[in-house]
Amino acid sequence: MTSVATPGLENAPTTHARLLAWVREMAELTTPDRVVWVDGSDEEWERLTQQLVDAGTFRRLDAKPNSFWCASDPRDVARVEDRTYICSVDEADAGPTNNWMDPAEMKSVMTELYRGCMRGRTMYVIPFCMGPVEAENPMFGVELTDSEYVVVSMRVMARIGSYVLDAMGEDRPFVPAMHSLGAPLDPGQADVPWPCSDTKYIVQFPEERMIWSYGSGYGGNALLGKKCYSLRIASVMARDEGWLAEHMLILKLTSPQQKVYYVAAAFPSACGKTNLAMLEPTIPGWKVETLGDDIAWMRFGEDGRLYALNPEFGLFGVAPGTGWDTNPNAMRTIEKGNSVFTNVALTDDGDIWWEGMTDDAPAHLTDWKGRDWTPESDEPSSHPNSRFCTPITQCPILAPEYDDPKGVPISAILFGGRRKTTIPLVSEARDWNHGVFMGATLSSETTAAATGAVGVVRRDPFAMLPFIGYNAGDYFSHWVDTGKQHDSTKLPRIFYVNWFRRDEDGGFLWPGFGENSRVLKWVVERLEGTAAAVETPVGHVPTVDSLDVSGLDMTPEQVEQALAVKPEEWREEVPQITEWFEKFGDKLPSTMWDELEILKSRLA
Ligand SMILES: O=C(O)CSc1cccnc1C(=O)O
Ligand SMILES: [Mn+2]
Repeated sequence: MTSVATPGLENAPTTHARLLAWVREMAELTTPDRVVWVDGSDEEWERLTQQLVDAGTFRRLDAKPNSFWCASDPRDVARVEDRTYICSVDEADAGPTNNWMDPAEMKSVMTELYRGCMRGRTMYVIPFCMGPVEAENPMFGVELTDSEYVVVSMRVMARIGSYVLDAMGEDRPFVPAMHSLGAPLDPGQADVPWPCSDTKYIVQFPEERMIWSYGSGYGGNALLGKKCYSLRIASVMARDEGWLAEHMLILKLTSPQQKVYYVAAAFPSACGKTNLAMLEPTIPGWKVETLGDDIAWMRFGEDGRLYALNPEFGLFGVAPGTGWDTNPNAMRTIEKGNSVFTNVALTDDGDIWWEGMTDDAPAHLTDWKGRDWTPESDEPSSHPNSRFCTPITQCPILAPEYDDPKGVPISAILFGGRRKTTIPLVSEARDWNHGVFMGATLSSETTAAATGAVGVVRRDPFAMLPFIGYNAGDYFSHWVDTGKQHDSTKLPRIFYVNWFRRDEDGGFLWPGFGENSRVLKWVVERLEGTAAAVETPVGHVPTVDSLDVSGLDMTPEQVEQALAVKPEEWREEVPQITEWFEKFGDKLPSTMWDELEILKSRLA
């Protein structure tokens, strides 16, 4: 028990009994010097960002208004998948793709880590809502954290503060999300710019809808509304309540005939979701608008269609590779300022830069480690997982309906991976179950968005491997059951895309970026029944003539190569899929084995 009342615990700006009890319990455990109730105001942002500047964590940018350069500790630069746990009551409910520990044991371990861990720091109470507060059932959360970086980043990424706390009233349910950097300060001890701990735990307790995080201040480990809540906890809620919480972008596509379609797409981390969500079509008359670049919550409406909304309020995109030629709308978004840039390079005139932003690098930079950098330097100026954190409302092509609590009706779902071979540029699923098979077998070459080797092909089902809050076999069943329980004529059609196929010289077969609008056009024409396709063992694939490559410097042979379905390559894929499915034992829905048999028979 604290000997004296901790400042901020008394006279709290809420009468929500469960919230007050939880805050008191965690404050008594972690013993912060004070408790501050985050109100989300501009004044608070000014105060905390200045505090971060004074601490040497932030550098105020001269070239972007109200924006900051930030460098993390090199030991804390990405999601830590090997330290991420799903602590379900039964280990089987975590499944073979999640780390598990008995929840009581995990709580015992983490309680000792939390004990006194906020000494010398401030506990911030962040009321937040994933999705509009005006929703019929607002998805509230409260994050407790001792990181000012988390507070200012959550203000960008989610709806936070007093108006959320007011909407929570006295008893609205909320997801408790506990976070600490794990770096207590003794009296007089100097702080460091990026406090964190070598001991990290990112833990979800699914039955309790609760999150405990310790030791990391970075991204998805610490901004608990994002991956921990909106995917790992929400996917469990969705299983139980009959909806879908997915790692998907949401875009609005308008044809030259002014027909509007909404498309959701699941690509693994750092495989181009943000770029597709903000696409600038290269084909005349087509228009893309953005609703979200990372997470989609999808519920069935009265009309039997699947409605998606983006629970986030900001963009936390991969910086390297985002540039004026690859994603001009992202650049226009961040140019407006109000952003935090983490682990990117600093220019001599107080701006930021990263690899791929412009064709030519500046002659001199300060790299993400604070060292002098020139184009001759051996290492990149920015960390491969460096991030921009920027308000989605600044996106120049934000769809007006981005925050409609009802969501938008999804006509097509795209699954996509990063594969040099085998997977054609685009293929359409024969039906829902075949589409689920595409999602369940999605594979991709790993990227820097998580620790570990880069470039290794791994199965990343529905691009959700690190984010499924329960047994992945049950998750596949949830998708199959969703198809059974709804009118197939109202379900989204499912497609599989691969922008990254290479030719025998290692060159990309497809130009990608804005040219991906041509694939979206084919998808729409398939929805409208006007685009030709050839039936292949892996679904409907465009005929060479049905893909609009007008104006592209591609020969018909190159288009054929990009679309090719090579049975010999797929015969190599079958044992890998078999091995992948065997991981799930009797949890795998038999439908998946049926679809594999169909593939094998069609390859015969
Ligand atoms: O959270 C991080 O540390 C980077 S990972 C990330 C961030 C934003 C959106 N998606 C991801 C991801 O890994 O999918
Ligand atoms: Mn993501």
